[in-house]
Amino acid sequence: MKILIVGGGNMGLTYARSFVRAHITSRLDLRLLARSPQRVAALAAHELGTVSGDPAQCVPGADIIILAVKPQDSPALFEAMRGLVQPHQVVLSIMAGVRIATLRDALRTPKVIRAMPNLPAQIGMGMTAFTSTDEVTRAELVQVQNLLSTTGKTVYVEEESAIDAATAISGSGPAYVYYCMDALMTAATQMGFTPAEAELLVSQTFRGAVELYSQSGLSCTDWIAKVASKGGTTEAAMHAFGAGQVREGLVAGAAAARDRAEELGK
Ligand SMILES: NC(=O)C1=CN([C@@H]2O[C@H](COP(=O)(O)OP(=O)(O)OC[C@H]3O[C@@H](n4cnc5c(N)ncnc54)[C@H](O)[C@@H]3O)[C@@H](O)[C@H]2O)C=CC1
Ligand SMILES: O=C(O)[C@@H]1CCC=N1
Repeated sequence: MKILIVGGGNMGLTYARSFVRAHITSRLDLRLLARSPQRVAALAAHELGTVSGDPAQCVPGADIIILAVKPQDSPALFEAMRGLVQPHQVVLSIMAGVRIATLRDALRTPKVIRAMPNLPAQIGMGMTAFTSTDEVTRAELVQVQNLLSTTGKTVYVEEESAIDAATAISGSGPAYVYYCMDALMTAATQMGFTPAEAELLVSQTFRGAVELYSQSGLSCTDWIAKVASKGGTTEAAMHAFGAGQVREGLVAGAAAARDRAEELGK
């Protein structure tokens, strides 16, 4: 299977490394398309596959073309790829907000898969939601799912709107976790811990809490009840969170991310 990755940034490089590491493709069958001669040279140094700066050189011949550039760069990319994509090729886009209809029209091709991964894909702990057009065959869908699965878990969704929602939850989600961790590290240093101690206390608490949750059948509410003693410290924190509308703030933040994903698609 010949794979072309367009855009060798955070996500493009993550895929290249992951596919090679999982032996799902060889370096000989992997190509990367970069925008400038400097990026071509920088990407070539990773020795993950053949790097090119010319779409005409690397788009034909690919079985799967992965689009991993910023949504704002997509119009220029579509222009550069105009007329090069053939109907038998599968296009997999991970660009936030960019709609399947836009991809189909701009690239004039029917086989389109839209996916939303997240950054823990870098360590095989990613979460990817994906959907596809009817023209993608079952065998092609399985091939792509196998590729995505090298970076973590995957879920197929029927409705394209679920991709914008997944963008707001799991795509941007790691940033929300880091935001909460950072706030607690600030609290810890304000209470007298060194930054290194604060980092240890907070990161191990997040790791332990998530692992405990994952290994149980209990809900978050159940676990909060197990941590919180009546009239104790956790309850005091929960009251302060309530007064500060922390929960509502997080829900509103996710909604803003979903709205922005929809807006990017317009
Ligand atoms: N970073 C994240 O956590 C996630 C990002 N995404 C999506 O993945 C896409 C890529 O994001 P990142 O990797 O973080 O961005 P990035 O900025 O790290 O990488 C994008 C790369 O694309 C290259 N590029 C731009 N135009 C190009 C062109 N015409 N031809 C070839 N290369 C071109 C840029 O030079 C850059 O190296 C975005 O559309 C984003 O919405 C999706 C899920 C998570
Ligand atoms: O912030 C963004 O737009 C991208 C999509 C999900 C994570 N990063």
